[in-house]
Amino acid sequence: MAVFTPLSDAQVAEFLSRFDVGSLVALEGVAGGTENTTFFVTTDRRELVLTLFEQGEHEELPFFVELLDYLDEHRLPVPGTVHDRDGIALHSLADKPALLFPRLPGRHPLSPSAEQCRVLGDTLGRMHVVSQHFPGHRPNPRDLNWLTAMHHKALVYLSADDQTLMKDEVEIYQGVFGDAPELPQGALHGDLFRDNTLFEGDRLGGIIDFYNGCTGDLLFDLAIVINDWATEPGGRLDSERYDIILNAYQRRRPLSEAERKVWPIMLRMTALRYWLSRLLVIYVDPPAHDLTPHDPEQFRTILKARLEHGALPLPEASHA
Ligand SMILES: Nc1ncnc2c1ncn2[C@@H]1O[C@H](COP(=O)(O)OP(=O)(O)O)[C@@H](O)[C@H]1O
Ligand SMILES: N[C@@H](CCOP(=O)(O)O)C(=O)O
Repeated sequence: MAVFTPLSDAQVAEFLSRFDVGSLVALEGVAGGTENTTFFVTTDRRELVLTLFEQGEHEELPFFVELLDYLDEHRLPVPGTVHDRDGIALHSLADKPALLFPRLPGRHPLSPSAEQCRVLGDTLGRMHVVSQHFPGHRPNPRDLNWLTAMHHKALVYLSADDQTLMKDEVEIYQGVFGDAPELPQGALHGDLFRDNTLFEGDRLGGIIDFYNGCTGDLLFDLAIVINDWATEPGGRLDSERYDIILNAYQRRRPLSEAERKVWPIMLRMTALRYWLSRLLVIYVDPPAHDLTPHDPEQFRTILKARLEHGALPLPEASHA
């Protein structure tokens, strides 16, 4: 159960009265959240989602609002925020920052079909074409600077072999990315796992949970997607899903030579990013609430598989 801040019907009804969304009919806490408190809200006019922000840097919320609204205005399937009658999106409820969203249809695709992979690759490509022009700025909080600074904190919890693996990898990334020309930049989702998408059959209802959203290397986003969407249980790449996602993506945004060159290392770096962040959640900075943490081992396995087998060849770009 992940309703960290319970709300009464009366509180939500009063909150909704600032918006032009109708009157409260039903309120349901969402069990699946991990960081924030989420409610499904039914009014006599529409289905909504109410999010209370429990942690994180609240001063960064305007960036997320601007990013979601920008992508929504550019017809990407994301929940653009609902603004009140005065045009304000970000509010306070129960002393927590609060946002209201349209409720998007669908379920998380745990075993995505070929068509779901194609749609996701196409949508991410479209998003990155648009997001290169997004005017906001938020440095990637999980980039190589973060890896460099934070990996020292995890080493003590690792076996000697894993310490060597992690240290050697970070050193390799520093060498590669320190010398590489700047890669194409834009706004990223930053955590586009299957469970941050909603599909109704093969139709993408939407991409949610933009709270790792930031600006930086677009390739970082694509590598996160491949590691989650196109990995077999043992950590190796699933060649069918890999080709489908990358082909669909590149029909929208062909990768540059510089991106193609660093691609295998980017897959490794984003695998290590989750190995490390999950280790830190368990050993260094556990959340106050009692939720089962994500398994760091999953991403150590993915990293080892990328090291052992390399990346599969990148499909050539073919234009839409
Ligand atoms: N706009 C939305 N439309 C439909 N469902 C949503 C929406 N936003 C969140 N949800 C549901 O609420 C759950 C938790 O939301 P999420 O933003 O991922 O919270 P957390 O960051 O706490 O995990 C999601 O897994 C999804 O089921
Ligand atoms: N989806 C992530 C959790 C979000 O990453 P974080 O670095 O913001 O904690 C995961 O699967 O570990």
